[in-house]
Amino acid sequence: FCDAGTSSKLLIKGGTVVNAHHQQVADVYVEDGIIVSIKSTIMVGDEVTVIDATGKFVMPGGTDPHTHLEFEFMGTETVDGFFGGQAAALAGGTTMHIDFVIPRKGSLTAGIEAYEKKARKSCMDYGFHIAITKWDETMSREMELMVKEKGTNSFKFFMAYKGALMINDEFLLEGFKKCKSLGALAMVHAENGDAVDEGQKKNYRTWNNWYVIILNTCYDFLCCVILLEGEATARAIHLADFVNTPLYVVHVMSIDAMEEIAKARKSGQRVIGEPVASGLALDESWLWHPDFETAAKQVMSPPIRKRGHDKALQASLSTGLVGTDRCAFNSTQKALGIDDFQKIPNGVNGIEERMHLVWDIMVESVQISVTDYVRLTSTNGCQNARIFNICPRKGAILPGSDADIIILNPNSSFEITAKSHHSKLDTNGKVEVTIAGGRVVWENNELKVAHGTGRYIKMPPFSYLSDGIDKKGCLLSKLPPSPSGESQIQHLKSF
Ligand SMILES: NC(=O)NCCC(=O)O
Ligand SMILES: [Zn+2]
Ligand SMILES: [Zn+2]
Repeated sequence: FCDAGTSSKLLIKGGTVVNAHHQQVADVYVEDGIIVSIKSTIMVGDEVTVIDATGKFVMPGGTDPHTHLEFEFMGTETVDGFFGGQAAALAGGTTMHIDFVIPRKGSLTAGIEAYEKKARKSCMDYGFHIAITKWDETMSREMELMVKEKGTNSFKFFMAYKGALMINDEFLLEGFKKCKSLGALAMVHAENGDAVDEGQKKNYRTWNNWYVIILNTCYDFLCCVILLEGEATARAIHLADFVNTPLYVVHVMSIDAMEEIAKARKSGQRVIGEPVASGLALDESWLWHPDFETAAKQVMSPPIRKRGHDKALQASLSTGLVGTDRCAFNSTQKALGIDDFQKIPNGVNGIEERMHLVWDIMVESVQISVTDYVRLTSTNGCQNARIFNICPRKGAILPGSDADIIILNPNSSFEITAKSHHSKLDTNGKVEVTIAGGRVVWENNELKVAHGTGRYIKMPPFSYLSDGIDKKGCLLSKLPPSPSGESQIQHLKSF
C-alpha cells in the first residue's frame, strides 16, 4: 500500500456521468472531497489534477450493504481487518460498506465500541448495522441508544444459528416493534434455525473420506433447506406486516424466498430483498467438488443453490439492490470443518468482485441498463443509499455529494485470477479509477490508501421506507389497550 492520493482538487473530464435515472456526457469538478459541479465543460487552473474519462462511465462508487470484516464467528475470525477488506473493496470500485456489529457479552454498547476500535484504521467510509441476538429491557433501551446516539438505523435478527445468534419469534416480534417505534429498519437472516439444526445434527457429520457417499443425502438436505429459507422469509414477512414495519431480508439465496418477497411487495408491503454476489454468480455444483478446499470455500448460510436460482435472483434484481455478505475465511480456517462439515466457518468472498460481477452478469447481458447498474450497486433511486437514508450524500454524482466516484471502462476486460478464487473469470468492464472522499485511491492497477482516511457515516432513522406507513394501519395498532381492573369479557365487548 502506498500513501493515499492527496489532490484536493480534481476534474474528471469528458466521461458519461451516470446517476440512477439519467446519464449525460459532462465534466465533474471535485474540491475537498465534495462534488462541486457537473457541467458540459468546466475550465480549471494548473493546480487541479485532471483525469480524462472520455469513452468511459463516471459513476458513484459502490455501497456494499452487507459485510463482515474482522468478524469473530464459528471459533475463528474473518481473514480481513477493516483496512485490508476496504482496500480490496476500493480496488473493485466500492467506496462505502455497512458492517454488522455483534453484541459483546450481550451488550450493544460494548459491541459497537469494539467495532469502533476495529474500524479506526479505515481507508474507506463505513456504517454499522447492529445484530440483536437476545431480548430484554436492556436490549430495548440499548437499541434506542444505537439509533439516537450512535447513528445506526438498522438491526439484524438471526432466525438461524441455533445456540449462537438465533432469536425466537417472540423476541423477533419485540424487536420488530422496537424498530418500528425508532424508525429503524428490521433486517432478517431468514432460515428456520430449529429445522436446520435438526437436519445437521441427525446427519452428515463427516465430509472428508465419506464425502462422496454422503453427497446424495446431503443434496436432499440442501433442497430441504430451500424450503426452510422460504418458510422463514414468509414468517418474517408476516410478523413485520403484523406490526406494520418495513423489512429487509439479507442474503436472499433461493427462488422460494424471492417469491415470498415478491408476493409481499405486490400486496403493498414494504419488503426489500438483498441478493448477494455469490448467489447471482455461482451455483451449488462447487459444493460437491471432490476437493474439500474447493467445496468448503462455497459454504455459506443460506447455501448457494443449484443453477436456476442464480438466474431467478438476477431477474429479481431489476427491483432491488445487491450486497456481498463478505465473510471470508482462508483454507486453514475452512479446514476446521474437515471432519464435521457443520464446523466449516460459514461465509464467502466478494467485496472486491461485486461491482465487476454485477456489470458482467447484468449489464453485459443486457438484463439491466447502465443507470439501473448505478441504482443496484451504488444506490440512488430507491436502493441502498435511500434505504439507509444516506442519499444524496452517497450514491449520486450531484453537487454536494461526497466525491466517491468510479471510472469504469466498458471496453476493457480482465480476468479475476486471485489464488483464492476457485476459477478464472473473465469479466468485461473494468473499474480503472476509484476516487474515495475526493482522493484517487485506485489507478493504473495500484492502490493508494492510507490508515484513518475512512469516516464513520451516521445513518439517520425514518428513511422513505417509514414514510407514511402508519396510514396503512395494522392489526396490532387497532387492538385496544389491555384492560386495567376491567374484566376480559367487558374488554372484548368494547373491542
Ligand atoms: N452468511 C454466512 O454464511 N456468513 C456470514 C454471517 C451471516 O450473514 O449470516
Ligand atoms: Zn446472515
Ligand atoms: Zn452476513
